[in-house]
Amino acid sequence: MNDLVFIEGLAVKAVIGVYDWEKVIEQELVFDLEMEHDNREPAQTDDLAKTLDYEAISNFIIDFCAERRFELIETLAEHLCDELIKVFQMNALVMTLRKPGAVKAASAVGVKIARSKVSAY
Ligand SMILES: Nc1nc2c(c(=O)[nH]1)N=C([C@H](O)[C@@H](O)CO)CN2
Repeated sequence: MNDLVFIEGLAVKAVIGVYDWEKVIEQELVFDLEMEHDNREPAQTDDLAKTLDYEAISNFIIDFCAERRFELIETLAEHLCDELIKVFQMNALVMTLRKPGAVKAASAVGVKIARSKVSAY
């Protein structure tokens, strides 16, 4: 089993959705990420620079969602994974993206994707 760095329940505001009324409001999205990383080197050196910095990655996601506009959460997830792999030199990650307010009868709906360096476009 490979080591991970994870982020759970990152709640972010975004303008997202296919309908006209969704293009003029902010809605909540919630991210879970599991990012493959060999944690032995940061553990041996006690050096933040050798980690996948979960604080920097969380801030990147918050800024990305504030700046970019998409209709589908699938599109947002795909573009965001692509950027994260490039910017933070990740080998692989699994992203769960929930849109909690989208379906009243459901506590959340969303998508889950797994991407790696080779599958990023
Ligand atoms: N698989 C998806 N289905 C739906 C999406 C989506 O992004 N992916 N989006 C919508 C609407 O924007 C909806 O969230 C409005 O409540 C519908 N289905």
